[in-house]
Amino acid sequence: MQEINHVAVLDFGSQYTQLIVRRVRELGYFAKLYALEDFPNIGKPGAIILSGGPKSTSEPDAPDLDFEALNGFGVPVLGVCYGMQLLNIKFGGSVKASNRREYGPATLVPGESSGLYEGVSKNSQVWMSHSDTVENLPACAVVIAANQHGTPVSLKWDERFYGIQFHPEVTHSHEGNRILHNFLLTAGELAPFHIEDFKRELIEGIKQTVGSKQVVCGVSGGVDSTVLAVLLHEAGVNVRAIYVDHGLMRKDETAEVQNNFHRMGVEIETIDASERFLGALAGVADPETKRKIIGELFIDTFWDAVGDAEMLAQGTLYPDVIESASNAKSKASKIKTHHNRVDRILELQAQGKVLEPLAELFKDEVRALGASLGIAHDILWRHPFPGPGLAVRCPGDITVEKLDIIRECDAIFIGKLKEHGWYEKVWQAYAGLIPVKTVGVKGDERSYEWSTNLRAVISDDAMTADWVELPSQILRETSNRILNEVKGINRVLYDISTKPPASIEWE
Ligand SMILES: Nc1ncnc2c1ncn2[C@@H]1O[C@H](COP(=O)(O)OP(=O)(O)OP(=O)(O)O)[C@@H](O)[C@H]1O
Repeated sequence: MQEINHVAVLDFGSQYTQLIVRRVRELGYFAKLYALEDFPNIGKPGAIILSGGPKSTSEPDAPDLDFEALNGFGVPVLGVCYGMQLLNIKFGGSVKASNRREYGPATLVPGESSGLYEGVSKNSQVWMSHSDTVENLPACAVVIAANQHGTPVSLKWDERFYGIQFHPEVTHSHEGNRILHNFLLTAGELAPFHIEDFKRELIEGIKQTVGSKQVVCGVSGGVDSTVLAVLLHEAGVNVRAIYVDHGLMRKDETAEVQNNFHRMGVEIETIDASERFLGALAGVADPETKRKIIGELFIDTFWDAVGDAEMLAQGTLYPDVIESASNAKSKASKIKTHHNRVDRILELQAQGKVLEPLAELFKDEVRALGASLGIAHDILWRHPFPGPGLAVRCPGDITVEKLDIIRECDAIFIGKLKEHGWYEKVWQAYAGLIPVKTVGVKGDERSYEWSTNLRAVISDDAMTADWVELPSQILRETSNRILNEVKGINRVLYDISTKPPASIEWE
């Protein structure tokens, strides 16, 4: 889509490469990430950015690219970190290898106040993460910025080729966006990125691919699958949206999911498989075994309901595609979750029957698309909820009694967060069960009951997380209500563990 005059980002393996794409899109231009193996098949870009990477240019297997082909595009090129070092070599300079890594903040001192550094302040913070540095500069190179020690951190080799040693894409580079924007302004007209245009093109594409075929998709009530189902509906597709109730949903969740879709004009098929799931889980305490049972039953239940699908739609997002493409450049690896990783999907994929319309979007863009499809704010900003549902919040064996307790505690906690305006300030929050009985007093009687753990974390990507310092008022009101209203609980604990070492969920 839109592979003309877009911004092509070439991936040299940096952990920040995806962020470059995001930043460019935030600046309003269409950017796309390419694996080096695909070069020079990158459409007709209007500008090219070479990302950073973990290797040293001096290593024998250091990633390289065909400079003539790069030059042949005739468009501005920005080399970031490794990209800058590689360009310096291509222009006849050299790079000094070092085994000491410079990691962290540095001060940017722009040498010229025009071009890349137009409007950038004199001493702004930039973020470094590299070991090699440029050594000899070719005669054509001009140093356009240095760090606080006078070491060159930005070069210009001619009117089209720029390099920066720091990472403008991370927020720790305070004026990184401006620098990227200035670079993009040196290009001719670039393809814009507007979610409305994107939506129109997506709908057009879906119509053409699907025609009159029936498309099946699984909906969980989460952001991705909801946007997917509503998008298909908006494209006029004959869509079957299947929702599996495994009995491990939160309080009133199934009814809410059904109502939400109903309001949006999409009828979903609910498969009530709770007895099947809870039966299979009865007496099982080992976390891995529980997950396995749920995963396998989900596949069976879902595919039994699907029958002979003409087409299957999945809510795969851009980060999933990039992640799997860099792990292994195979189509099969694009598949999102363990419960989707089944032979049926591989077969359908080989036959071109798998549709992944969101595969070029980041999460925040999916939300913007969802908003432009008229999906309610609450749904788009719902906290992530794990596939195995409450099972991972109920250590040990699962019973209906325990699940009901979790549901009540969770509903009270989430309600309090919403009431105090904290729900959207946290990434994920929930109440779980600690199935250990302790002594207490309720009324005039001794109680011997379980505890509930409240958890609220912030995170960017779920890989790491920090617990949230919630106002004590919220914790107090939550605790009071739980202790007064939930039978079976006489103790409320707040989980103050970071990830790592703890995980967000308890199992
Ligand atoms: N209970 C369910 N019923 C039907 N389909 C489901 C269910 N749970 C998950 N799925 C399907 O599996 C996909 C991946 O599930 P996962 O739990 O990883 O959620 P996700 O990637 O966060 O997506 P979403 O935001 O849609 O929940 C979902 O997008 C959906 O298509």
